[in-house]
Amino acid sequence: MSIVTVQLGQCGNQIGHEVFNTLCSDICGTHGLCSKKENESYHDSCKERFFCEEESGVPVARAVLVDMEPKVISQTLSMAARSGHWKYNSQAHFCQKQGSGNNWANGYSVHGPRHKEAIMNLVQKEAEKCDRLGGFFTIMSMAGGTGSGLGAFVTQCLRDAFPTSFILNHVIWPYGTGEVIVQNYNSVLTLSHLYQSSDALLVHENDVIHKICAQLMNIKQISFRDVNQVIAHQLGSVFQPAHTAGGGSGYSRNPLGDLMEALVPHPEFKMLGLRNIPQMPENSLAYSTFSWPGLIKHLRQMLIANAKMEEGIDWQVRPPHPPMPSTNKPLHFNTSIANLVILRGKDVHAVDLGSFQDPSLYTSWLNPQDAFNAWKTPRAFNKYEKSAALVSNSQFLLKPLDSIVGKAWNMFASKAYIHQYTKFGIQEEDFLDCFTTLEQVISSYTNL
Ligand SMILES: Nc1nc2c(ncn2[C@@H]2O[C@H](COP(=O)(O)OP(=O)(O)OP(=O)(O)O)[C@@H](O)[C@H]2O)c(=O)[nH]1
Repeated sequence: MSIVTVQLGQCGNQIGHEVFNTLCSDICGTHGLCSKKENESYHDSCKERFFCEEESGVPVARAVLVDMEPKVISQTLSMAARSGHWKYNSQAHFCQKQGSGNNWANGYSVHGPRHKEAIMNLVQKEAEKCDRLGGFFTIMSMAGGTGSGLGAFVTQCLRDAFPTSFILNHVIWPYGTGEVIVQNYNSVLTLSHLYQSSDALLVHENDVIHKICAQLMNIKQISFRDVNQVIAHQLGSVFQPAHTAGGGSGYSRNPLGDLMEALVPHPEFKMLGLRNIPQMPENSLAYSTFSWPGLIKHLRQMLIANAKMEEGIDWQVRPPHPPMPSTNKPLHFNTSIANLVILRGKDVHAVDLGSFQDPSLYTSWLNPQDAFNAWKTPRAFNKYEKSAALVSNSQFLLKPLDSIVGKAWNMFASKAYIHQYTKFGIQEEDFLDCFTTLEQVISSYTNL
């Protein structure tokens, strides 16, 4: 099945480009370290998911690019074309002359309805090119105006137009400081709206990825390109083909459906986080060796101690024994709804993942057997001989969510900047509804 990616705003377009680049360089690489047959089937499966074939033989990304200003889209299109390995469909983009000025309401209430038909026509065309449509993957930030506001609007339109297709929204969480003053409003509005129409939200926090670039990748002057490459690597480690547990010898044909089935057992809980291990500069890879038990031990501790990277993990955090209700849980313990581990590379079939099946990792109302899934492939990913990714539906985002909602609420209480939103039709009651939605999400995750 194929996935149509919708890239929205500056952030969505820049990350989307990096994702397709990563997928393509992974399948074109000669470092698969597996049998020829396995490699071919991996290659074909990736192509089916993310690219269509043109007469010229250059893969064309199954993507629609949307922004309200032309600069980033034209850069993105030409960078892809210059790569020579893949490109975008030159017809599958929509842009205007002026952005949304970091105003969610402008994106949602003005640009959205005004350009709905043109954008949805592009999406429809892309969907029709898929032999079998597996769903939509949108990429956007939640702090600007276009990605966030127009992105929330487009997600609603996708839900209406494709009621039975899966929708996964990839969302960039803004830096905690130093960005636009209204970012907390935009974030609250985005998250609460996506929560209504999306199947799941996969979140990357800019602060976290920035830290990974500094501490694990040893990058001194960190640019968005560096940050986006780490994000793209993490996304690729989830979306490249893998064998599901009961899926026979072929690669999973329904990547979004399988992901939702593994991770979203209840519509109240749809926040997904992603961690991976190892992560290091390319030139260090040749000098490093990893053992599966070591990687798995670190990944599990990253999960339960809510560490977003392998450095600085708190090893004191332990699961409660016996499993207990949230009120008695040890401090800092990150309780999960569901986890999916994806292993790639050498000897994956012999890896013991029993430590992820421990019932004390999970909320008590789900059967731990159903709460944990593993996908595997002997095909190495992106030059890493062995690598593991963990997608988790857990309490990982509680603190940042609580903080963003709190800050937005304080601004709202003093009515700061509200007029910028009301002038585009977003009223105070709309804000109140959004706060209520997110307070409910916080409360549900808190009580796991
Ligand atoms: N990781 C990452 N974050 C980005 C990138 N570009 C912008 N951001 C973040 O996105 C947020 C701003 O959103 P943008 O995508 O720039 O804005 P937009 O959606 O184009 O909206 P307008 O500029 O209002 O039209 C901030 O939190 C930035 O830190 C990027 O390439 N990568």
